[in-house]
Amino acid sequence: MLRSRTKLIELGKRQLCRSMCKSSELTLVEVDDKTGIATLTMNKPPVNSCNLEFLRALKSAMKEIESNKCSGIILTSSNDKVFSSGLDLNELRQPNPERLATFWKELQEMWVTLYLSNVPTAAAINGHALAVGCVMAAACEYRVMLPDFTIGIHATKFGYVVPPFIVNTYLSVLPHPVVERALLQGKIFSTQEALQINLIDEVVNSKDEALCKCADFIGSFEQTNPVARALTKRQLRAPFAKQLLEDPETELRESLEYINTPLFQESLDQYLLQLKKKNKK
Ligand SMILES: CCCC/C=C\CC(=O)SCCNC(=O)CCNC(=O)[C@H](O)C(C)(C)COP(=O)(O)OP(=O)(O)OC[C@H]1O[C@@H](n2cnc3c(N)ncnc32)[C@H](O)[C@@H]1OP(=O)(O)O
Repeated sequence: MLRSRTKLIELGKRQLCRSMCKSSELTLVEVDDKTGIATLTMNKPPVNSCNLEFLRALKSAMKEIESNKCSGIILTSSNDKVFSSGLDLNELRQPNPERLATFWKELQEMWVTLYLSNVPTAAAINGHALAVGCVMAAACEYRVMLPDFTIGIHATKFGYVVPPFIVNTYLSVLPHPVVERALLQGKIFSTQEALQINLIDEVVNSKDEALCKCADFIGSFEQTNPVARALTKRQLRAPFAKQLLEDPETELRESLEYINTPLFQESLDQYLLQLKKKNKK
């Protein structure tokens, strides 16, 4: 066991090379030649809401970055007001059963890819990060955020029962009583409030500063062995991902059943109406 682990570590050292990654329209990936850090920019106008295609693009961008042996991932947005508005609510409204199942599987896979990524992950939160937008940021190892934005998981406000893997993402970052209150209230935090509860690590004044802080964070692992780091991270995070890794079908079935209930569909209709009304004012 020890010998195979040592072998893996040596292999990891040798394989740490740098290369450019491809981008899709929905995601832009730039790799810094010197540091090997990949900046993954979410680019789905208008507000980076996650539909099936976007979840797929995010997952494959992350996998590609990992397979190119980059030294870390910085997740950010091309929109200077919105990091991500979470799941595309249109995917949940009166859904086509097949598409909904595919969509939900992509959500699960994107989450596992990010949460258990082998490389250091950091979120440069340069806009609002709501619901799954917040989940993506919280799944990273480090977060910095610009002032005057909001972040949180407000699913209970539009009738969604928060699934265990989402609860676990919060629990990786926040203490249990804080998670309980935040999720039950559907609390959305301001940047300052998020700093106070340690949902984010630092407040920064510009996107450039955010990217620099994230790069410094990733650079702080320069002296560690990437494979030892990755295996240790996996060990620490595995208990939170266990349920989803071992039995994704049950989570899928429960989510699909719930999304199709009249209770959730009615609640979602009302919420979408409010969202549209806000824009007509
Ligand atoms: C795993 C499940 C459990 C976890 C819980 C939930 C899963 C989710 O992620 S559900 C997603 C919940 N997200 C939201 O409720 C965000 C709602 N959006 C907003 O509050 C604002 O749009 C936001 C603050 C992000 C940005 O504000 P603005 O910059 O003012 O933009 P607009 O509000 O004008 O939005 C532009 C356009 O996009 C539509 N929109 C916004 N968010 C979504 C979304 N999540 N899904 C679908 N569509 C969205 C919005 O209605 C506008 O549309 P138009 O009026 O047609 O222009």
